[in-house]
Formats: sequence, structure tokens, C-alpha cells
Amino acid sequence: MTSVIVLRDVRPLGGDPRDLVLAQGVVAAVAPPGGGELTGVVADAAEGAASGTRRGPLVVDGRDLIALPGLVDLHTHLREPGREDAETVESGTRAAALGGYTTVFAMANTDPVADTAGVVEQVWRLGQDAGHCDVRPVGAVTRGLAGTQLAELGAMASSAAAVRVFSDDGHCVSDALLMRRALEYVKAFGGVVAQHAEEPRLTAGAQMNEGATAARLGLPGWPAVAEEAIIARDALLAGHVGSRLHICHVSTAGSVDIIRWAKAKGWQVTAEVTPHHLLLTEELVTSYDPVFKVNPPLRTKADTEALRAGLADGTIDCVATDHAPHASEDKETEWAAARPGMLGLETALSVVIQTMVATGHLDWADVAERMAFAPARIGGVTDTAPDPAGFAQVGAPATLTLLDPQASRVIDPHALASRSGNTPYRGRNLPGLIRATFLRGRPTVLDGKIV
Ligand SMILES: NC(=O)N[C@@H](CC(=O)O)C(=O)O
Ligand SMILES: [Zn+2]
Repeated sequence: MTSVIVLRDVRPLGGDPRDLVLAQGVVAAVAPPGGGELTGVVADAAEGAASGTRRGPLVVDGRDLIALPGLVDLHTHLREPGREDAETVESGTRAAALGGYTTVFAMANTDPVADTAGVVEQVWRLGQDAGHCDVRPVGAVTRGLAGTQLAELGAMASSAAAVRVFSDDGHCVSDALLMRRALEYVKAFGGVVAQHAEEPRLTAGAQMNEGATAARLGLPGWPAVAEEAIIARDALLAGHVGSRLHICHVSTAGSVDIIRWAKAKGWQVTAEVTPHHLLLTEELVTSYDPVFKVNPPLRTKADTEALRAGLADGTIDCVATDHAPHASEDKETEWAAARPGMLGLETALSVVIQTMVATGHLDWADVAERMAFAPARIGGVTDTAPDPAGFAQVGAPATLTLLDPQASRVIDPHALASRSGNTPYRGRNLPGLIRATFLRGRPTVLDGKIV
């Protein structure tokens, strides 16, 4: 493996072109593109490289490519242990690297549940063995996700996996006292509770967003208030105990308003939105194709517009995929029986380009903030650059991804790395292709393929 990499003529955060030299895990040199100056820095970097390789540096032609910090996903379902037929840590992290990600947070709703130090360490080790990106396990808030007793939060935090994000995702921590205790507990080690906001009594039997379309289709509705009531309650609790709350997959316009209010109060509330809630609406459910079944459900056009505006103005801090692979027998069945969830890792950046960049809501530096810097700060990831000022500078971690913003592709489920095929974008032409990804100077993707 070559240890010095030269990225020629890339545009960091879409800015002016630069030649970057990656060596020993960091950006070793930065120069204006082309020619003489680079020859010197490459020679210096090669000399400084520890391994003493005789091969010359790997040179990547970065013309027309944008260098972004390695993306960080706060919400990935890797399904291992327990549902390795749907995804494994290896296949899910391969999908992540191909999507430009260098860190994913693996949700705890596995079998067994990630509610002990033993399980989170196992997932963390599987991530290290696969080597495609960093895996940060999320710990369950309650034992077995049952919502009745706190899990061993401290033991998971002090384990080798160093858990900082805790979530019962897939389920809401609906007991207000347990939620309060969890928020108090994680304060001790700088953790955060990530809430799947869904008041279960209001969503019993729900099959899609409550409203005119559900009425027309005769399907039981999942009302916006079921999400908004929990967000309001938990924001008040977070403010009351002075702890950090993160809201998973925000899906309604009303939720954006409540989060804006909570932030104005100065409370430590952060939020994520998924690519699919930025792009897709409940109209798709009229097809009865279960690939469009997801929790929270696809909402209305007015909701997608409010979510885009909230992500643009920073009310919503970041994009998270909620990558939720499902085996075909769980997904390709009748609507009511199908499991909720959609693939996301390999298409997230493309959907953000389509919904947020092409529409003028975000520029490339904003994309970096919403898909890398902000989720890294929320989740306590320290080995990516913390902000634009620290990115692609000499000494910064060489953890980055190269995007071709001009290219596009038609999504084919069979061409994705995930073990499952439940992408809602099948047949759609989406903009943007990841050409290469680097994790601490080591290529994980080159020429659009896993290394
Ligand atoms: N989003 C989903 O529809 N499903 C997720 C759980 C979740 O994120 O709530 C899953 O684990 O399948
Ligand atoms: Zn969820």
C-alpha cells in the first residue's frame, strides 16, 4: 500500500483548486495546482513517510472534483448482530465508504440489543476488522429497548467502544421519568440522548402520515403531533436538567418550529433530517409499494419545504441517513406487513445535492457542515477536521472524500453494496458521484470502487 497520495487539482469545499499531499494520516502539504512547487512537496512528503516504500506516490487526478470532509452518519442500521441476511457491519460500511462516509454511528436495535459493553465492543471490533470506515456504536437507553429500565450507560461509555450517543431508535423512550434520568446520566461523560420521537399511543396501528392521502387510501394515520409532542416534552426536559438531546429523523414542519424555539431558549438540542424526508412525499404511498414505508412516514410537500428551510438556516443541524436495510421477505410483501425503513448510505449526498444544493439552499461548505462537521461534533468524533478552517490544511486529518458534482447515475438496487435492495430511488437519475474516499490518509474508495 502506497503511503503517500497526491490529490491533484481538487477543490476543497468547492473553493479554489489545490494540490494536496496526504502522508502519515494527515494533509502533509498543500500547494497551488500543477508543476514545480508540488514536485518539491511530494519529495519531502515521500521522504517523511514512515514505511520507506519504494513506490512513488499514488496520484489522483482531482480535476473538477470537490474535496469534502469524510461524511459522518449519526444514524445507520448495520443489522449485525442478528440480521446478517439484511446487512452486516462489513457490507454496511462498504456502502458507507462508497457514499463518502468515514464514520457511521451504528444503531442499537440489533439482536441482541446493543445495551451492554460486550455488544457495543463487538460491533466496534467488527467495524475495525472491516476497515471501510470508523464504526461508532450507539448504546441503547433502556435494557432490551423495552423502555422500562435504564441500560448500563456508564459501562458502555467507558468500554473500548467509548459510546457517546445513546438511543432506543426504532422505539421512543416514551416514559418521561426514564428520559429525564437518561439525560441526567449521560451528562457525566459528555454523552447525548438521541430520541426517536414518536408518542406510541398516538401511532398505534399507524400505516402512513395522517391526513388527506391516508383518508383517501383508508390507511390508519401517523399524526405529526405524535412526533411534535415528544420533541416539545424532551426539549423541556433537556433544558430543565441542562443536558444534551438530539432528535432523530425530524419529519414535520411543526417539529422544525419546536426545535427553533428550543434553540432560542439556549437549550442543548440538536436535530437531524434524512435525505428521504427532504425529497419524498406521502403521495408515493398511493403506489402501495412498501419501499416507501418508513418510520416516521413520508409527509407532505409543505413538510419537505419546512425541513429544507430548517436545514438551510441551521435549525436542523445535520443530515443523517437512517439507512435501514431489510431482507426481501420483510419488505417485498403487502403494505401492512412490510417493515418500515429505507436504504440511504449510497445515495444520501446525491439527494442532498438535488434537494439542497441545486435549489440554492446550501453551498459546498454548508454541505460539509451538515454532513460532516456538525454530526462529528454531536457524536464526539475527534479525528475529522472540526470545521472549515481546519479542513484541508497542513496537519489536518486526511479523512476526506472526493465528489464529482457533474456526474450522475441511475440508481440500480443490484449495483449497491448493501445486502438489501430497499432503495426508494430505484430508476431515478441522481446527481453526484463519489470518486474516492480517504480515512486518515488510507484510501477506502478509489475510482468509485472499494479498495
Ligand atoms: N426508520 C425505520 O423505518 N426503521 C428503522 C428504525 C428507525 O429508525 O426508527 C429500522 O431499524 O428499520
Ligand atoms: Zn427511528
